[in-house]
Amino acid sequence: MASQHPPKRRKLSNEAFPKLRDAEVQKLRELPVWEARQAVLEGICSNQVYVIVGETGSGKTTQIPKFLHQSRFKKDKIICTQPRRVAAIANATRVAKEMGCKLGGLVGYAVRFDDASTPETKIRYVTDGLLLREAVADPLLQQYKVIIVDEAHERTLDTDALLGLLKRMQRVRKDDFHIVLMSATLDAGKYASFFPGAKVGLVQGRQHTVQVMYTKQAQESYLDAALTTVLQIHAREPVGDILAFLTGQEEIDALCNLVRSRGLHTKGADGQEKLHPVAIYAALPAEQQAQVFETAPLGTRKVIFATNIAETALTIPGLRYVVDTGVVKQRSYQSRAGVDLLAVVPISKAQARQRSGRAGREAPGKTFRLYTEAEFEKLEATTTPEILRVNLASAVLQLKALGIPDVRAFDFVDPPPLPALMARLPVDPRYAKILLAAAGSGCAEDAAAIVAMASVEQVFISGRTEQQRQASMQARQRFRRPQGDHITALAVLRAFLATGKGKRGEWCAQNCISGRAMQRCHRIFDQLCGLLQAMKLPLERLGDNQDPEPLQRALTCGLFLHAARRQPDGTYKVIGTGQEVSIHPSSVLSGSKPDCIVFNELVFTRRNYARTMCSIQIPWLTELVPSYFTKHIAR
Ligand SMILES: Nc1ncnc2c1ncn2[C@@H]1O[C@H](COP(=O)(O)OP(=O)(O)OP(=O)(O)O)[C@@H](O)[C@H]1O
Repeated sequence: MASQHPPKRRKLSNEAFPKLRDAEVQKLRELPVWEARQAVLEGICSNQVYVIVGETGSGKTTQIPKFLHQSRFKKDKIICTQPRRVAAIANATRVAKEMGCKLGGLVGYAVRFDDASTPETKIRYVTDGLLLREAVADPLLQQYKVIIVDEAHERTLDTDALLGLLKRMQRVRKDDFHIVLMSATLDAGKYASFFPGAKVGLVQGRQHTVQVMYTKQAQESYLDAALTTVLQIHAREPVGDILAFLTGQEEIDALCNLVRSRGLHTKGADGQEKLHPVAIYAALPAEQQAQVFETAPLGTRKVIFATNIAETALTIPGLRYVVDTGVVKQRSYQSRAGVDLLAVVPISKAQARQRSGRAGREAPGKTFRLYTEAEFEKLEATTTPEILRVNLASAVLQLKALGIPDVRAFDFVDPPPLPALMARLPVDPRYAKILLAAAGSGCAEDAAAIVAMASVEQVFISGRTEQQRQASMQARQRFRRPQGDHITALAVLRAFLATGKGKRGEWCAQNCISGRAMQRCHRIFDQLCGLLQAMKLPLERLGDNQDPEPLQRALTCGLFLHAARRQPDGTYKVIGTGQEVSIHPSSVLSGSKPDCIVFNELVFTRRNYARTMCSIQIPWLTELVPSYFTKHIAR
């Protein structure tokens, strides 16, 4: 079973929020969910599983837990999941304010490494990942009378695992308890048929309109179009902040810097002088993410550049305009090529609606979709659940790491193809090959560390200010190993594990490393070591100062389809296919450009980038995989 890492209990302030003014209370009562209050309460109380579909901004997240607390469930604990930590924190803060109590008193939240709840907390907002881990330790979640899975449409691995556990709980728990699923964009029927006896309730209406605009023609560059649209909004539209959806950290930092450094001072409508850019993406620390909620400096208009992290569940006060590029960066597995691709893909209609839903929450708003209406009509209705999209082997590994021992017997809303779950080593075949080759040369434990590190995203946090970026670069430099990213990743995990348990949080902060990513990696590492031992393979590691060549060779055995040679112009060609690739700028090898590399994955952005790589020697290819390379190298 996965080891538990209870979140650090935060020092709570004794200050309660001041009670809302009458006018604010009146505003809350105008939310559509207030009119449906009685029906919602009856629906939840008279059904064990109740699915609520209601427009974005209708008041589901902030009001329904409160209604429950103020009616039959005063003495009971109500838990409400959010897809991301920023949403759990923001919604708990808002509800505590509405109820005039202190955060961590009656209303609290808990996300990994940050617990602002106490035994008195009756309404607790958490990430679905955190509740999942609680469910692993206490499969019946006995302490909660009402369990609300909010934004159930998101369908991450965590949500799907949680839904499966809740269904199991529904069969076993005999007391009076209730499961509620909520979303604005949910295929309600699907969930109602997944949970026996579930009923569906609708919350009609929305408080403020959101005018949706499309472009007349398809746009060549969504980045250029996003910047132009932001500037046009600033120049033409009345007061109100802007939220623009991009696909990743690089784009977001680039546009923030552009707006900041070029001093885009075009005098805006209503006399606002400057745009005040703010970034939000998953790799930013929580305090920096929270800056999106801060009021912009006087006389400026805030423009938030965000990934899909800001797509659901958030109310950002002051926001009136949404710029939707229509794209998202998504991981998907290309089974024919055997590679995981991180690619920019079109969003679904449900995502487009969620994005629009970030405007029109306190007043009417506008959404500028940077695609045509015909393009919108062609989008998929909903996003494919992560479990059907990603490399199944690594998904199984992650589920096992979350403490679900028999993934084959598990009940999923959308079951993944079963035959693919049969392998003894539930990792991508390439990684299985690396592990087996490493076991044969005394370094299986190191290979397990490398595979675990490859299963998590964004270990290094780059930060927003120049100073933070410098600190992050220096930290990377400290761990850098000349053989490449895998061996560097191994050095990071070794250093993390060598740090005492109580000091790991501090160590991560000092080294600009995501504690969350490292904890996840640690659990996967433990799982892999357990599996290797169960297969009676020797769990050995190289000495700290030993040449990592055995590992480089093991990596060659597993990643040989992704072996690439340097060309005279400094780009690389994949030996087997002739495909041209460049070294991703994030790689530790981007400066040194060795003769030959093997790499984990391809990332398609503006070029084909190889990511996560290791330098190797060309003769190893024919030595280790003769059947494949004798032909290709001779060619
Ligand atoms: N932090 C906040 N500041 C100001 N108003 C807020 C805040 N949070 C919520 N509100 C108000 O409460 C409304 C309801 O928000 P809530 O998150 O409960 O809606 P929802 O139905 O869950 O939306 P979604 O489906 O988009 O998550 C918002 O539209 C806004 O008017």
